[in-house]
Amino acid sequence: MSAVKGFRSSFGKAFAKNILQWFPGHMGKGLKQLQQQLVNVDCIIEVHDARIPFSGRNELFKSTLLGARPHILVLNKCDLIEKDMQPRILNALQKGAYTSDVIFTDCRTPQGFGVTDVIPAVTNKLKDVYRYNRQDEKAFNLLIIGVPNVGKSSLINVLRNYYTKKKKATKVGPIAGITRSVLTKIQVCYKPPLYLLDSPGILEPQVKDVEDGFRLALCASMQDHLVGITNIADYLLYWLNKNEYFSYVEILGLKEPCDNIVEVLAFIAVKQNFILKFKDPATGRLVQRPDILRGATHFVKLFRRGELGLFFLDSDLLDAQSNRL
Ligand SMILES: Nc1nc2c(ncn2[C@@H]2O[C@H](COP(=O)(O)OP(=O)(O)OP(=O)(O)O)[C@@H](O)[C@H]2O)c(=O)[nH]1
Repeated sequence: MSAVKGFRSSFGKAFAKNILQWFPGHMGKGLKQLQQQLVNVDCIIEVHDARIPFSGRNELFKSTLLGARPHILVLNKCDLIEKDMQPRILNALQKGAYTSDVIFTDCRTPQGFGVTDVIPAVTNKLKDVYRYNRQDEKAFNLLIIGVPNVGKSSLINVLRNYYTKKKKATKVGPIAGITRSVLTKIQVCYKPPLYLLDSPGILEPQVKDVEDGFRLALCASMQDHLVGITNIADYLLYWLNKNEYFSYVEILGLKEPCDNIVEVLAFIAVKQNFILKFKDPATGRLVQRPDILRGATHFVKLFRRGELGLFFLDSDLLDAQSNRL
């Protein structure tokens, strides 16, 4: 299928004011706490969503936390992108001289794909930086940072379970902002003694680019109601059409690609039997309408579960990396 003439070629200017500012109080407090913890931290593990490794990365981390300590970047949820994207992303990150210590993980599988590479990468860093050797009994603290909902707590749980056979230590949830404070230390390894510090997901006070904001929202790093689920669904539709990913047409049962979100959501609502029934106050008669909001939630959920396909949202940023990081 080829690009459809007349479809939108840009998105979101009207939303700029709403989406560019979301910095709840606990995030400001969290960042301060993280800075205070820094003296006790030996290595920082930054976790980000593999679907958006460039957009939505918190630049404040760079100026306030990173650089002061050895740093590893974990790109989690790699089950939601095509595997052959991994070397291309790695290459772009290395070109941008951001970091060469990048590990792709999937914390949803029982053993956690890539997760067993995290601690060896950390211990290598510790060896380089602190001249640590295995005979030492010194304990190390690893701080986990990232924007909300990227899988920080999931990574901690999988690591802890793998190395210590202990069950879940920290809360996991599909909604951004589950972790509210820097938690007490969680031991993930006995030899060497390694402790993880979980932290609340922290966004920049202002997302500079409106599409960065929508990509974060689409990946559930902002709470849906703050951006509006129909707006998020609209961005998804725009992005799929712009990149000529028309798998949604068959999956939803549409006749052809469509760039009108209300039409698509009404179609989904009718097909899924998401119908609002209410009495018309003027006539007293029962009226039925497709439930657009439920349609939007359904559409976005399909994307988030990878059921529309595996999509790398930052494909347009791969080549431009060195300028952004
Ligand atoms: N597909 C997929 N989902 C994941 C993966 N890791 C975590 N998740 C899901 O992502 C959601 C967020 O996970 P959390 O571990 O709570 O993320 P967090 O970064 O600690 O979230 P905050 O506390 O909000 O900052 C949950 O629904 C997890 O089940 C992964 O590797 N792949």
